[in-house]
Amino acid sequence: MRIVEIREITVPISSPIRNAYIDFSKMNASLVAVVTDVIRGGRPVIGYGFNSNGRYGQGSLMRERFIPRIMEADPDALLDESGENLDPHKIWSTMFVNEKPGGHGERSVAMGTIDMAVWDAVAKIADEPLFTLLAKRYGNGTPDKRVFVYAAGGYYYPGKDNAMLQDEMRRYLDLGYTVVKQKIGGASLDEDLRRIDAVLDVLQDGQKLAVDANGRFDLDTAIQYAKALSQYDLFWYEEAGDPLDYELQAILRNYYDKPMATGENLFSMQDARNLIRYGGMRADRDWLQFDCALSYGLVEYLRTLEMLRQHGWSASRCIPHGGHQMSLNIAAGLGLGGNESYPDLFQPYGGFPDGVRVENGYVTMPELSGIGFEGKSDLIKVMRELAQ
Ligand SMILES: O=C([O-])CC(=O)C(=O)O
Ligand SMILES: [Mg+2]
Repeated sequence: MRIVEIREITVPISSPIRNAYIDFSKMNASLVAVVTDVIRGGRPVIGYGFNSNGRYGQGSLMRERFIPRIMEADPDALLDESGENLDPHKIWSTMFVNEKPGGHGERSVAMGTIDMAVWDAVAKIADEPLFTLLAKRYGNGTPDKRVFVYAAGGYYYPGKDNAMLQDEMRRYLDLGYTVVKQKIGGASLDEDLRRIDAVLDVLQDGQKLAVDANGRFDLDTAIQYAKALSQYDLFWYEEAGDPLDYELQAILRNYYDKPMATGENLFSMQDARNLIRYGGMRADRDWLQFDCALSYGLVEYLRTLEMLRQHGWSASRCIPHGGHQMSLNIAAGLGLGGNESYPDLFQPYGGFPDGVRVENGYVTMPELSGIGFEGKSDLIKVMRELAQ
């Protein structure tokens, strides 16, 4: 077997929202199709992938470097021992040829997107859901088909008042979520506290709020917020300071003894390791949000999970950023603590296969071949427009 072609296109995922750092009015993403010559059900097997929100599409890097490296390689050098399926690790190494270490800027997004499509193809060729394949290859053999998910939203939006924020959160709770997330740091502390109080007012027993500052705060502001947020019982206080400021994160623990979360803007195992080494994160309560779609894909994420294990961290402390089905499969297959979800945003790329409902904060994975994109009709439609 071989890869016949890799296609990519830049697609809009824009919306008029903003967090404390960026607005999403020009946000886009790369959609990728890895076309193989394997036939299943009368059709060629095609793996699909896309990058999650927050970084832009990476078509030029893919076209200039990563796709040619794969297509110029000996096809047999990209296969596993059976010779009947692709080996994502070999494809990863082929993409990374002549790339220096460090500086994991945008190429990690380009590679992560292609890697997602490769894993989708691998599981489809194996004719099983990716989460069962992962549990067998890298996990304890048995996936946990129930995955915790939380609803991320609560953005700043022109004209949005607290009543609208409450309506948004009520909608998420009505959908079956038990944890909702809102943005902070894009307004004054006083106003943010009023926004938090407004959301806490609509939560019932057993439901929780997480807040996300998107890396906006300097140390003093992060501490000010930490002190003010300590009065609440939040699910987490996310990305207080710059994602690469490990010392800020480490100092912050002295002012906030409740759960914190960060990691969505760390794009390599080495950066994740620096957070674990120097960021003062606490394995008994904090959460790690590394997102494989932005950070060299699952091949690299497996290295990150191994690094965490060596440092005494359980995979169950990971709840990835991004709201995509790739991380949902990893969560089910490898025992992560759950996955993000954006009920209102970034469609059709985010979300779950049609018919999957959130019940008491959990979804149950359907038995779909590959990552499961074929089960989400609006998503597979745009994917098939790229290649079918
Ligand atoms: O607003 C964003 O950039 C997305 C984000 O931080 C999150 O989902 O945690
Ligand atoms: Mg975030």
